[in-house]
Amino acid sequence: MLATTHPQSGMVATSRIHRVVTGNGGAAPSRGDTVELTVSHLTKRYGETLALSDASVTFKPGIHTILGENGSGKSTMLKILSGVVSPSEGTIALNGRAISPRTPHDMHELGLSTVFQEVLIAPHRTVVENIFLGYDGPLRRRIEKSARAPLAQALLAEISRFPIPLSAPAGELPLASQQLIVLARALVRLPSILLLDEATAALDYADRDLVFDAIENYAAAGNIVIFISHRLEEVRRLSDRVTVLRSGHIVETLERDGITAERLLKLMAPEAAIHA
Ligand SMILES: Nc1ncnc2c1ncn2[C@@H]1O[C@H](COP(=O)(O)OP(=O)(O)OP(=O)(O)O)[C@@H](O)[C@H]1O
Repeated sequence: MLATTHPQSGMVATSRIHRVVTGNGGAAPSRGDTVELTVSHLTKRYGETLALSDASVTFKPGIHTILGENGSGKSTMLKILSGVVSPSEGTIALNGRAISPRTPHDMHELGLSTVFQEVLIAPHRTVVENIFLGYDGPLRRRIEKSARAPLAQALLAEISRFPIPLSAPAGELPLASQQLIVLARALVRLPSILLLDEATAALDYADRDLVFDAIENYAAAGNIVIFISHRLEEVRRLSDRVTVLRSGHIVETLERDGITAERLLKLMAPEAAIHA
């Protein structure tokens, strides 16, 4: 869903997640009216392997999916944008200004949060501690300990059909709950760019539906969601744009109107599409 703007004020609408976080003592990010992330000629080599080659694409508010077969370079693109790996060549610009992320912390400060494919939980820490892991920083208003549990609860209620026990060690909970905790950790920062790498893989259909609803609402409020998924039905439901990668190269970027399963399959794997 593309961003909506309040007609009277010209301000970008706020999402339900923004209202939950700021209404429970969380810090509202300072940001402009719009956000744009552009990567130009991004290339990543691992020795002989060309994981990503000369990739150029602009991300605007809405849900932008990166689709491709295993090994096509999706995670590499996301890791570069998250500051986890450095590109071998190419540039990244945020709102027209060149940035050179060296660490995930750099990217957090610029308003990007990532949910990685691996569910990264501190197993012995509580659910609340996990949601606020790495939250406090020099530029971010600290949130009182007593305000954390109500905020965590309200946030989880937006994306989980069932209550998650806030004081339980996160490592003792089912994988689906852990995935929702990791998602809440990204959302509590109110990123203007949210990167999701197969971030709903451990959820069942009903849980996924609730998360998708929250993500659609978040993107419609003027934020960028960069979404990686293998599931074509999810991609067709959620995407405002789809960039298809094949063997590290961008094959094409489709706008919502042009997205069909047949077209996606043909772009991802032309040979398989012929056999199908
Ligand atoms: N750290 C690394 N060292 C060496 N090669 C790597 C490394 N990370 C990725 N690659 C290689 O780069 C290519 C792209 O990998 P990447 O993980 O980006 O693909 P992907 O599309 O995300 O795949 P998947 O859907 O399996 O996660 C693959 O050939 C992969 O083996």
